[in-house]
Amino acid sequence: MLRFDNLTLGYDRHPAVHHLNLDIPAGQLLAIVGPNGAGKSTLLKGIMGKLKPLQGQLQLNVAREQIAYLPQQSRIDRQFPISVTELVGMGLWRELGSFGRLTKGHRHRIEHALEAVGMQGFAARPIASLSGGQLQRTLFARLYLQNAQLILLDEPFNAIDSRTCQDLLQLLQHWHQQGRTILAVLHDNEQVRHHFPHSLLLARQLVAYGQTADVITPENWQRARHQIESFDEHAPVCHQSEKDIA
Ligand SMILES: Nc1ncnc2c1ncn2[C@@H]1O[C@H](COP(=O)(O)OP(=O)(O)OP(=O)(O)O)[C@@H](O)[C@H]1O
Repeated sequence: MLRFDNLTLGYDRHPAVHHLNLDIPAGQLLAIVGPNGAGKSTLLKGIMGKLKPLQGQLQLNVAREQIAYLPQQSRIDRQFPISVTELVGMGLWRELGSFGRLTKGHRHRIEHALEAVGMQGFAARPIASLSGGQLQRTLFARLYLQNAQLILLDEPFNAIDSRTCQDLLQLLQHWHQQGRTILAVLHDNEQVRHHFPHSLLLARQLVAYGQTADVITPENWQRARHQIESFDEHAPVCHQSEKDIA
């Protein structure tokens, strides 16, 4: 589904993550973990195509329209004057285009998606009036309608209560069983151990990838912290591959 070939991503010619070599097969439910500033969000932005590689290659075995992305909630403008229906309806953009009008059939599907995330009855509410958990459920309803094969989630369970978290985790399980590929940036190791079969531990470079039990270990976390501390924030892109370093 995804291949990173000596991939370096960054900002203003300074790498944020570098020398990633990895194949991620289709159908994985994969947690991306690592210390603050490890490059986790940067990697999702690279996969989304929002950032072009500074070096190396990122190969996607899925059409761009088949990728759904949920940014960190702090990146979403809650004051934007739209209703829950309009926000969830954005999940239908592939069918509607930019200026398409919602038909009765579309509204029915939006209602159904809202029901699936426990938000029935909220369709007419402005998004500014939602709690953090309600907004996150609404954003999951939008993902539901997007019906994407590759789903990228950046800290989807931050600052939401355990009930909401359990409900949304169940939805992820359901999507996983349908064969979709899901990559989620997470900070809660216990949650990762319980719900995510595979993990990728990142600290500007790859620390470990594989079965969660093998990846989330005290030794690997120690390596990750050490790698972050020794990373030079201002270094330019180095034209060296991981093979050269080894
Ligand atoms: N838009 C940007 N412009 C310049 N530098 C950026 C930008 N976004 C992120 N960075 C830098 O890239 C590095 C990796 O940041 P990133 O947000 O990818 O880390 P993260 O692992 O997601 O962190 P956290 O767990 O704190 O959310 C950091 O040093 C950060 O300051």
